[in-house]
Amino acid sequence: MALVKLQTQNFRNLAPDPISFSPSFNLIYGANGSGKSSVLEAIGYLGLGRSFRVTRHQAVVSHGQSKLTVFGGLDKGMAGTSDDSQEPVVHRLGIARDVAAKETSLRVDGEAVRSLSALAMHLPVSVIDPGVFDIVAGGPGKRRQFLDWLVFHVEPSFSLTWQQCQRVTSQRNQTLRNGRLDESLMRVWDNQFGALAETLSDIREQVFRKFKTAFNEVLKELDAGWTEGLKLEFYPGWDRSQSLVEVLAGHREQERRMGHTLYGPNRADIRLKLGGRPVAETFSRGQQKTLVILMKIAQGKVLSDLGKQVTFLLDDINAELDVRHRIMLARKLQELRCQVFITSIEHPEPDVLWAGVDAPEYRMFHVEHGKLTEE
Ligand SMILES: Nc1ncnc2c1ncn2[C@@H]1O[C@H](COP(=O)(O)OP(=O)(O)OP(=O)(O)O)[C@@H](O)[C@H]1O
Repeated sequence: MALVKLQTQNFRNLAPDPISFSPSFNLIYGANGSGKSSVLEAIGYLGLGRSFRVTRHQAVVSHGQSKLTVFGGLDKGMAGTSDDSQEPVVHRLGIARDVAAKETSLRVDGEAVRSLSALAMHLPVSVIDPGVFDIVAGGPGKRRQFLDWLVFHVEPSFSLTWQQCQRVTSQRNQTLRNGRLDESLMRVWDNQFGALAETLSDIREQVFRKFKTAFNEVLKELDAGWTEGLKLEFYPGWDRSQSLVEVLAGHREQERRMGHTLYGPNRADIRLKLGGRPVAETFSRGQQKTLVILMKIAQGKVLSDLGKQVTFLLDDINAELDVRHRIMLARKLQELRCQVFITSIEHPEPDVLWAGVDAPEYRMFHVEHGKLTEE
């Protein structure tokens, strides 16, 4: 599905006018501080339930206001196959956040829903912004988030198991921190945690295999020497030749000393290695960035193969990627029929992105003081 309508109220500096987007490419440009990132942030808000730029909702609501709303209309996609002006909206998503009352209300097709996943499953939003490169350069948490986003969109039931697992982990941590360890209570938590962890890791592992296949295909097409010998491995968070319950029982004293759970899905990672060493130590900054882009493309490919359309938000990537890589990215996303939003300060150059090939259907917008005008 693709986001073809957006309307916000009290969202940063954005004007409240409704905007129609292409289910294919949308090129958004404007001066510094005009509101380009805010447009993408509002789209991200619908698909992720939060800002991809800041953690505090308060920062997103317009100055002097206490409540924001974002509405989105989705058409059934796939990008490039439809003329969106003819395409009816098939789903309506809404999110309202009252920052004073700390309340969020969610709506799908006019009906109130409780869980963010009800919104997210309709709009798989993938962000490529300057912070995304931490997927390779940063800690395991970023890679876990990267994998879990895909796992959720392949297998939406994952979010319930994930939440239950989080809850048991935090209860287990509390027990670990209690002065004298209650061994019988720990065993109860271990059994619950162990069962959830095995289920969670099975799903992660299955989806990781799909991802790895897609990634290797993307890599093969790129045919770049520097990726020779690159290895991607899923680490579930413990050595699965043993059950998690056994591993936990064998590390009781160590966990008690640290005061938190050291083994399990909360420690999962995608390990990226070349010649046995983490790529963050061997690849250049540019190569690490390309690797992240390829991983994002592979994510899009997994979902596209399942008939799902990803909405990619490319925020301010001109500063990070040279023109060759921007062209590669745009063309791959076009091939995968993703919906794409690209922001830039300069006037976009579709002739450069699609030189010598058929350009996708696109719309171009200029942003000034939070207002989008189509060109
Ligand atoms: N909560 C808010 N309420 C109102 N305006 C805000 C709020 N937060 C930020 N702004 C303003 O909104 C404007 C748009 O910011 P945004 O980051 O979207 O700009 P941009 O076009 O992406 O800029 P740049 O090219 O510099 O990254 C800025 O002028 C900013 O100061």
